[in-house]
Amino acid sequence: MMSTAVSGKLCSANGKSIPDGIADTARLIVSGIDRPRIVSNITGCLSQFGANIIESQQFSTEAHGGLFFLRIEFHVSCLRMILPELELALTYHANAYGLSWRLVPVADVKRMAIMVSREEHALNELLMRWRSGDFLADISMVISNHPHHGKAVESLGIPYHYIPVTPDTKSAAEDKQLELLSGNVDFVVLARYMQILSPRFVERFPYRIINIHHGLLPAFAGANPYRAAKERGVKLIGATAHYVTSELDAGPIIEQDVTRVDHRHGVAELRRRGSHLERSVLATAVSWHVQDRVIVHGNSTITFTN
Ligand SMILES: Nc1nc2c(c(=O)[nH]1)N[C@@H](CN(C=O)c1ccc(C(=O)N[C@@H](CCC(=O)O)C(=O)O)cc1)CN2
Repeated sequence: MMSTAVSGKLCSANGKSIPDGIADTARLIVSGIDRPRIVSNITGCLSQFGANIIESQQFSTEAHGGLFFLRIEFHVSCLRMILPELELALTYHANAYGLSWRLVPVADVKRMAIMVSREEHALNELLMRWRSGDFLADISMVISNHPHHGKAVESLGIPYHYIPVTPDTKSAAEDKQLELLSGNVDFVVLARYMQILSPRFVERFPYRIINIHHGLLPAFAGANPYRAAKERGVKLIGATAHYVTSELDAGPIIEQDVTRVDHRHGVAELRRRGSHLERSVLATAVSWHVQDRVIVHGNSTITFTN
């Protein structure tokens, strides 16, 4: 979503001011079969436009002939003016190497929707990080199957949509959710949203729905991982942020973290300790997604972290 200038300052749709210098910064994400001189060709192309490379990370799956992934963040004066020519030049170089690529102006601020159920800790973390400017993204809306987050969310100027969900009304509820989301957001974050999304819903946002699972996947998938962990007598609990697919809790993992527990801790204490992990793991995953640092590769991810 392109930013707009308000009294000379670049702002996002939510009215968040865009830091100076961002207007001429872009990210280039490239993938394909690894071949010699790919990097020099791509960076040579950028240098012809006077680009200054701020950050560059690459990964090859093999020493030779495997798959290649590259993320370059760069600054170039008058980016918007030279963009069409730059895209033409990149198309030429990419085609010569059979590469896939996408160019993302950083000022094209991504629009996120947050979906939440009863638990508020993950939602609050995202709202706090957004307010503090940690996320250069817009929160276009919050959708919940519970009414009680509305006042806090709307006090921040963010629309709140309460859409109850029961087993009998699930499909109709998803119709309403998709009507609100389609064309209005770039990605969706499930901040402890406790309803399984239908394949129809997931297909609308391929690898653009991020869920925080309150367990260390692949262990303890499903709705009650802390109870299952307690019954198993684990010594570590964790949280997992992953892209959502139609198969429950089986999508590409973006980030995980763990903490130690022992026999003294009941399910309530596991939940309390786990909630701190959920907040930080989800925020990290959202931040990396917003910065185009996550590339899905099969059923895993390549994360070019900062
Ligand atoms: N298609 C997907 N939808 C969702 C995923 C996913 O990976 N794929 N993750 C869940 C989040 N989650 C665990 O992290 C989870 C949430 C809810 C359930 C569940 O069994 N829900 C029941 C209803 C429970 C209730 O009403 O309280 C259900 O939907 O029938 C399991 C796992 C979010 N969605």
